[in-house]
Parts: sequence; structure tokens; C-alpha cells
Amino acid sequence: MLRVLQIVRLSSRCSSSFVSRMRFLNGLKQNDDVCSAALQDAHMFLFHRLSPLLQRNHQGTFRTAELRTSDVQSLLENLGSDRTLLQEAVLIGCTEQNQAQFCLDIGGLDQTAAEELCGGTFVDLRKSFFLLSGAEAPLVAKAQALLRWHQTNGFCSATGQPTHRNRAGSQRTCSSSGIIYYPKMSPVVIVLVSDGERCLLGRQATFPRGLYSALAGFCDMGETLEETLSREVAEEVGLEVQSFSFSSSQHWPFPQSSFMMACHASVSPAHAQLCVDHSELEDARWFSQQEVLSALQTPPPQRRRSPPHPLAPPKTRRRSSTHHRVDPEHQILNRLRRVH
Ligand SMILES: NC(=O)C1=CN([C@@H]2O[C@H](COP(=O)(O)OP(=O)(O)OC[C@H]3O[C@@H](n4cnc5c(N)ncnc54)[C@H](O)[C@@H]3O)[C@@H](O)[C@H]2O)C=CC1
Ligand SMILES: [Mg+2]
Repeated sequence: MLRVLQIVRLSSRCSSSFVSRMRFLNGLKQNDDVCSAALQDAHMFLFHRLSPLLQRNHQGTFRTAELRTSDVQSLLENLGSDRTLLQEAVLIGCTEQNQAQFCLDIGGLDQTAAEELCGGTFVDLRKSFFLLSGAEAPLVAKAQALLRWHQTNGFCSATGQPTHRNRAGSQRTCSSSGIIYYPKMSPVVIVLVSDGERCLLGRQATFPRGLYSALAGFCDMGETLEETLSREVAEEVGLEVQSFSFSSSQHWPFPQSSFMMACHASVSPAHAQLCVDHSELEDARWFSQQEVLSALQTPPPQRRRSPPHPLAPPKTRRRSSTHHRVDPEHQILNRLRRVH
């Protein structure tokens, strides 16, 4: 109890609300009792087999369902489940007012009955990622990644014995060896290559028809960001990068949990002849500023009818040093404007 009070006091003494929230969250991860207390009155994001619960408002836009712990307790009772399922909730963040946010997957319960009781729909993550706006999409992506990690890491890979989670769900420990496991991400570099006039986009055979995107690839063990970037560009399109600069980063939930680092890279216009590896990419080509501008200014449904068009990822709000909203479409446009 003393530790609970210390953590609450420590976070309330801070002058910055950001520092206070980060200290509060860290306290929840480190102390099971503090976390259990926070779970009693928390915000809860529900999932069914890893699909988040969304509600549609009067304007036709989608939001995550706003549920509190007590709502979920009633829901579980109505669905014939006992309250112990709540113990599987995983901490994902906290609000500006230091209210803990958890997520819970009720995949073992009746989906339709749950949707009726909550007045919402469980929507596939890829779809919800594009339906949600602002800070909600990254939070839902983080929640799904953590729920998936817990569902697939129930056993120690060294001993085969069960692993047990802490209250927050930020780690799992092998009951036999004591090995501690932390949620895993795969680092990825995504790069917009330019020859000073045009930018390079490619498409995989599995992409929707006509859709082109910046090049991307997973980091190999031991590589630096620039080594991955140079290798991927060489492998996929046969070019040698001259220089690069870091742009921004985000968690990307597909195919599982990737940590994407976005960069700009330049190649010499004299050595811009593409040699595409067709086992990796179906096509890659140079796009002019005008082509990218007109594709990005065309609404997405019409874009699909007029290929080729560049991929514009969903708009998400990320914390940057200047607290500015980072919008991938604008980054591409600004870069091209700088080039011209
Ligand atoms: N242009 C693109 O390809 C775009 C890719 N992304 C994301 O970038 C990431 C990388 O995409 P790719 O271009 O497909 O990667 P990639 O160019 O590295 O090729 C994929 C191959 O890398 C290998 N690989 C190495 N480490 C892996 C790991 N940790 N997980 C899965 N495969 C691994 C596998 O053999 C796999 O077939 C994915 O998260 C993808 O969703 C997002 C937007 C666009
Ligand atoms: Mg790739």
C-alpha cells in the first residue's frame, strides 16, 4: 500500500503533465498492486479474436467503444462469463487525466451477443486502422499487438514450461527458469528514394490493383538503419543509395508488430536505371511530382479506379519533439516540393 501511495504522490508532484503520465504508467507496469487498483476503474478497449470493437456515431464516423471496467463486468455477466476474464486485461496507456487504459479480448464469448449489448461491431484491424482517426488507430494497433503477443507466448521457448504475466501485461516470466520475456517488435525501414526530380515507388503482387508504395524491408540481425536501407534498395531495385535522412517512425501492426522507421534517400540521376528483383516486387517505377500530387489529391475510392496510385497510409497522430501532427501524405508532398 505504501508503494501505491508513493507512486501516486510521485506522479502528482510533477510539474509537466506528460512527465506525470509517464511516471504513472511506469508505476503501473512495475507494481502489480498499483495496476490492480487502476484496473478497478479504467477505460477498456474490447476485442473479439483480435478485432477491435468500434461504434459509429451520428455523423457516420467510427470511434472505439468507450467502455469502463464496470461496463465490461456487466457485459461479462450478461454473456455468462465470470469476472476472472478481466484479469486478462492488458495495460495499453493512460488518459490525460491519468486514467489507466486496458484492452481485453473476449474471443471465447458470443460475438453477436457482445455486439448487441455494446451497440458496436468488431471490425478487422486493417479496416479499423483506416476508419479511425487521430490517436485512436495507434492505440488500437498497440492493443492488438500486445493481445496477440500474450496469446502466442504462453510457454517458455527454452524449457517448454508455462510463462506467467505481470498484472500490466508488460512482461511474461517462465515459471521454471525465471527467464523474462518482453513483447517483441520487428524493426523495418521504409524509404522514399529520389533522383532529385522523381520519386521511386514499387508494388508487391499482393497489393491491391494499381497501388504503389515506398520501398520497405525488415532489418537483418546486426544491421544499422542505413545498412538495411542501402541493402533493401539494392536488393529490390538494383540502385546504390548516395545519402539518406531519417524522417519519422511508427508502430505498424502488419503482418504482426513492426517498428517502422521512415527515411528519405537520394540516388544519382546518372545511375537511376532500375533493375527490379521480380521475386520481391511485381513492379517499381519513377513517379513525377505531378503524378504523385494528382494521385494523392484524388479521393481513395476514385484512386482505385485510376491506377497506378501511391499508397497513403492512414493519418495517425504521433508525439514528435515539436508535437506537430505527422501526416505521411504531406511528408511525401513536402519532400517532392523541396526537390523541385
Ligand atoms: N512497400 C512495402 O512493401 C510496404 C511494406 N510495409 C510493411 O513493411 C514491412 C516489411 O515489408 P516487406 O517489404 O514485405 O519486407 P521485406 O522486403 O524484408 O521482405 C519480406 C521477407 O523478409 C523476410 N523477413 C525477414 N525478417 C522478417 C520478419 N521479422 N517478419 C517477416 N518477414 C521477415 C521474409 O522472408 C519475408 O518474406 C511489413 O511490416 C509491411 O507490412 C508497409 C507499407 C508498404
Ligand atoms: Mg520489401
